[in-house]
Amino acid sequence: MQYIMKGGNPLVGEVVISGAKNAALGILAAAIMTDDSVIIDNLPDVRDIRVLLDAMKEIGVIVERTGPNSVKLNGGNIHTVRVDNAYIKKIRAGYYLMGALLGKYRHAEVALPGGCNIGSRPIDQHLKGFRALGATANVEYGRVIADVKDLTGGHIYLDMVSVGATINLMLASVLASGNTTIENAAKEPHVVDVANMLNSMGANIKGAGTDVIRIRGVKKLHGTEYSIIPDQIEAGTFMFAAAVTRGDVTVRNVIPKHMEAISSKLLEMGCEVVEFDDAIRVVGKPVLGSCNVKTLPYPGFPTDMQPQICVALALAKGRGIVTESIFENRFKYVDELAKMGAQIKVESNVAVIDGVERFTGADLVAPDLRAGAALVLAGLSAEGITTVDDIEFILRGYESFEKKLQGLGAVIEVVDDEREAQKFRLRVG
Ligand SMILES: CC(=O)N[C@H]1[C@@H](OP(=O)(O)OP(=O)(O)OC[C@H]2O[C@@H](n3ccc(=O)[nH]c3=O)[C@H](O)[C@@H]2O)O[C@H](CO)[C@@H](O)[C@@H]1O
Ligand SMILES: C=C(OP(=O)(O)O)C(=O)O
Repeated sequence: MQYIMKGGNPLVGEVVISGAKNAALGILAAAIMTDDSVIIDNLPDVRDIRVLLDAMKEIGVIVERTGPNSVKLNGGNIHTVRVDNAYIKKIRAGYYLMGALLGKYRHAEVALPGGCNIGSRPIDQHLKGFRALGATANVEYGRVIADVKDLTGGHIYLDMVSVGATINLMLASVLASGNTTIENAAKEPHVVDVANMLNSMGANIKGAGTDVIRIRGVKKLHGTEYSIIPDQIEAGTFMFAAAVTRGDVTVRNVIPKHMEAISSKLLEMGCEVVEFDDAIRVVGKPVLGSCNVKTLPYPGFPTDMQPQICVALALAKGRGIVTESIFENRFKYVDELAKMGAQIKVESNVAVIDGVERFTGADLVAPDLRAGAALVLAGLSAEGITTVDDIEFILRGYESFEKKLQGLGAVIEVVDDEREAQKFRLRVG
């Protein structure tokens, strides 16, 4: 499947942002830690979520769709703690089932995680944390096997700030006996959202959103109804779509505080950014200014927005330097952008970007989720027709992406083959 688009239209209008994928993945895992029913609202309808729900169904979780963006889960009939299917290996967040099942059943066997191919992505900090709670945690036959008789609170100092390890260790420790401290914890909004959701189930977690999280173990969790926060990265992607198409887009259902690092870079590049209670309006300018960026854990500039800002810098006046400090292999899309006329040199984890006046349409391939979305932004700002192939990556994390873009005036469609692509070309000229 590919997107085909005709660039050049400024995107104008309003777009409603979905629930946060990376919060939802942790929250779904949390939901099966009680035998009561749990209702999750504002759940994004994206592939990663469907894969996780399918894997949970396979182990006995009852999953009832109560609306397009809500689900009722019951983990009272889980019949196995082994999670290992071809799909779960493709996503990152299967690892949250390790923490959730270890906490609830004191044993978990979960396939090693996949996710975007953006670096080596070890999970040593997750395993180190499980061990600090008294568990054994080993990798055998491509699975993590974690086991414990007495899960007891412990003191965990993460060697590096890890979103996944922080959430996984919160999951594992809420049902441990005694107190757990996670130091050098990640502070991302989705960490806070998972903690809030667990607390609404009866957990006792304090300090989420700071770098020290304290958990007092409880005996049992109970049912809840919980609404997931808006997706910071989806919102940021649409804000940059406004900038690169010189458009005027209001993103609705956002938490402006979560967007500060992104908003401030757009301001630095000369865009107008207006904040409302739960919306942000971005007005692009005919000429974007350059800036330098370094990706950092929250509240720094998110690595998941790095490809999108690079597209904007590639169309800005002057030179911008982008340093990727989280993942070592997140510039794979640069060769694709070069096909559109971008001038970017990458050395190690630094991209030096000399802005050009315009892109021209080309046939591109998405190398991963956020890079794929960034290539779509590039196509929408380019002269002529662009195709972006392998959009399965993009569908992992963006709900109704082309429909939301169409709602802002973008000329973009999903096509399955060359015949359909040809029809599009004839129609739009
Ligand atoms: C499903 C999900 O939420 N994915 C997000 C999550 O990924 P993920 O949870 O995989 O990313 P981490 O925050 O754990 O990774 C941060 C850094 O720590 C390293 N590390 C991490 C764990 C570990 O045990 N050992 C280790 O060395 C990683 O290689 C990376 O260099 O956070 C990333 C950083 O914000 C985002 O880009 C991903 O979108
Ligand atoms: C990298 C991402 O996802 P994952 O960690 O699931 O690969 C992402 O959401 O941008």
